[in-house]
Amino acid sequence: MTEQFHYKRASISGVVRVPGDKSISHRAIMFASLAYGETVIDHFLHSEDCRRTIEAFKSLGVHISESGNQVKVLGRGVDSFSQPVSALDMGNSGTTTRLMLGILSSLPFKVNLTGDDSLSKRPMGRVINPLTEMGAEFSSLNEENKLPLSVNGGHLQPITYHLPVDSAQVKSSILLAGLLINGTTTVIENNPTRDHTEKMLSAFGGLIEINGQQIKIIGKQTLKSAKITVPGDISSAAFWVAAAVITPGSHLVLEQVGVNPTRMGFVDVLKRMGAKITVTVEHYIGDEPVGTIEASYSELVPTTVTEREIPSMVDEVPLLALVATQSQGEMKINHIKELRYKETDRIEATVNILQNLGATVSSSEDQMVVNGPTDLKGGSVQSKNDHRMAMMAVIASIISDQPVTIDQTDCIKISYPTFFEDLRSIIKENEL
Ligand SMILES: O=C(O)C1=C[C@@H](OP(=O)(O)O)[C@@H](O)[C@H](O)C1
Ligand SMILES: C=C(OP(=O)(O)O)C(=O)O
Repeated sequence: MTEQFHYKRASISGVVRVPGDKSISHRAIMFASLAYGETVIDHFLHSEDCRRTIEAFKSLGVHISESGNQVKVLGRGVDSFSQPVSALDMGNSGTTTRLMLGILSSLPFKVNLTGDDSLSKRPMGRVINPLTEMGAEFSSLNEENKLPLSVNGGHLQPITYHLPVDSAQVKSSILLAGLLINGTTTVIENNPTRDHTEKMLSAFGGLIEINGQQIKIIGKQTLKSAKITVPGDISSAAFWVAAAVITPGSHLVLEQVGVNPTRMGFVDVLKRMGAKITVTVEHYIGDEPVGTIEASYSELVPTTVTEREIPSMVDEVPLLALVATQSQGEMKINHIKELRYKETDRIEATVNILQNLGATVSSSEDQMVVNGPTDLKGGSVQSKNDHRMAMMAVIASIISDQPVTIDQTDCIKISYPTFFEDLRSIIKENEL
């Protein structure tokens, strides 16, 4: 669907509780399926990506029921899994695919996986290589190391693996494979990536040893069912934080947001730019900190983003570029090559969108350079069917002079199906 947005002179105010975290929702289904007993998951994110994870485990024989935002999973351990009768459809979800490949590698049967056009272009070699080293067999029916592919698992050996890319999906894939086999598997990361797999394992009674950047998991642990309330998704909250910070007259309160330090890069960088943001940790759900974020309109200056920070804000970098169009001077955002392997090439898509709206933005292989401040004038932009690009463009429309036309806005349901409801609840059209 192509839609036009025009919020001239609007401001952002109110209170929002964003939907459940996508990364945590995926992992809750996975660990609940591997555990024994009934797990109840509240505030689950009912998005297209998380649906793929539910459907994949149903196809493996796990009983899963849903009622509103609550999901119940009746786990009977991995030995109860049966060979799916047809290919598992991974849709658009990189997280489902890469984490599932870790689990499927340990199972003694062959499984075929397919995905949509975008997912079929994304690199799977990053998990296929270590899982092959552990003993799994893969065959790609198409281009090498891309979907559609099949995995034939069983008889894995543990490995020690130094991650060649900063990726929580790769780390988690190897840890999940390691959990299901005999012996101790070790993953070493260069820069910290989101640690929801490690934290979720503890919630299900599992043990994991973390020593600096080295993570060790002992295989064949028996997991017990759990009661999980999924914290609000900081990557969804980030759209409203950005909107409040760049839109004059705005003040916003975001409640019950997951504020895990491995996800806080965007907020930390914005604060260094001068943004008025406060984060208050209120309680913990398992090992996950949850709290309130307040954000107000602010005068901004550029800052330097370090390589170590990028994994903690990897999905928010396009939004950061939008915010930088409103800061005083040149901002270089470096070390962002991973953005090229997401649902679309997010460096190229961000530059195209922001340039079309009138911003001064350029890019090279690993970098974006934004010169601000610029008044965005509006125009027609392409989301490339990438949910985060479409939502970034909607936020840009709030500060654009003229209407912004965005194509394929339906893709927003991949991670944030209630995005427009939440937008309507906080956007205040001011008197002309
Ligand atoms: O583990 C996860 O849940 C995710 C990890 C990140 O991907 P990478 O591991 O490829 O960085 C992120 O971009 C994705 O949205 C979710
Ligand atoms: C990159 C993303 O997700 P995935 O890798 O799971 O497709 C995202 O949600 O921005």
